Amino acid sequence: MTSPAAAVASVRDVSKTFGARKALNGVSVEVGAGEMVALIGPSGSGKSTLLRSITGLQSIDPGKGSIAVFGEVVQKDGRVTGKVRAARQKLGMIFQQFNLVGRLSLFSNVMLGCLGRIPAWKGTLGLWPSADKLKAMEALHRVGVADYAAQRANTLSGGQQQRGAIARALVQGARAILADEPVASLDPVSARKVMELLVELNQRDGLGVIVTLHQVDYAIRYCDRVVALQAGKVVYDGPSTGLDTKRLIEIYGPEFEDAFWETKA
Ligand SMILES: Nc1ncnc2c1ncn2[C@@H]1O[C@H](COP(=O)(O)OP(=O)(O)OP(=O)(O)O)[C@@H](O)[C@H]1O
Repeated sequence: MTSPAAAVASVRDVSKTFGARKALNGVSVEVGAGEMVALIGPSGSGKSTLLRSITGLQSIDPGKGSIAVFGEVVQKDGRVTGKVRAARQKLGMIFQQFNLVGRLSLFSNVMLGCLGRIPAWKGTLGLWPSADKLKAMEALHRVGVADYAAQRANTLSGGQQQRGAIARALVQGARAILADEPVASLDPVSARKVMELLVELNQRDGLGVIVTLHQVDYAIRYCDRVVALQAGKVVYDGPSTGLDTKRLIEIYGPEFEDAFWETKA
């Protein structure tokens, strides 16, 4: 049994090397249950690698590093442990490219969130329990896209697809959402709606949220805490209010100001 108050993720001294490149270099971060944390940093700084390591989609380097999810060790000594499957059930993953099955309806995509709970053959035949179907429609209402339930996913806008992906995480029963660039492919209005939805799930439902963002202004506006990576190391971990221009230039380099104002345009 895991304690309900256990941290979403406890990352301890984790490194990850690809060839000669250290994507993560001694990273330690703890994200508490119910926290909403933005992961920022320049391109290639290790943000996606950190998220993928937390979900066990990628093994970390052997050594003293370890990762626990809701109190269960999912990575240790360079190996993904047997606890990872149960841990993944508690983590809803959201990706930049939405990861919905394009030829299926939005409703069917959301139902896929139940697959961990019923036998795969039942899912393949669409034999979903009525309670789960109800849950899926509730989730679609909750994220504001119930009117599109019957529409094929690949005919929906990016914002509608991303909200569908969040509904799928809700149906899965996720206790935290790990979102990798969830708004990078969206227009500004859809991006704001998705960020507001993540904030609502965090504040109203108490879901933990770890979100990687290229847009620093979104990180500051929507997240109380920011963790910044640079070349695989944590260079800032604190309140988003502490991110002044000087510190952001330290994180992103001198070209930061131009890039920042571009995203606000
Ligand atoms: N599977 C892989 N094989 C080889 N190198 C990899 C692999 N995955 C990541 N890397 C390298 O690890 C480093 C960190 O990559 P990562 O994708 O984590 O960065 P990021 O901060 O998420 O970047 P971006 O903001 O551009 O998405 C980069 O130098 C990248 O090229």
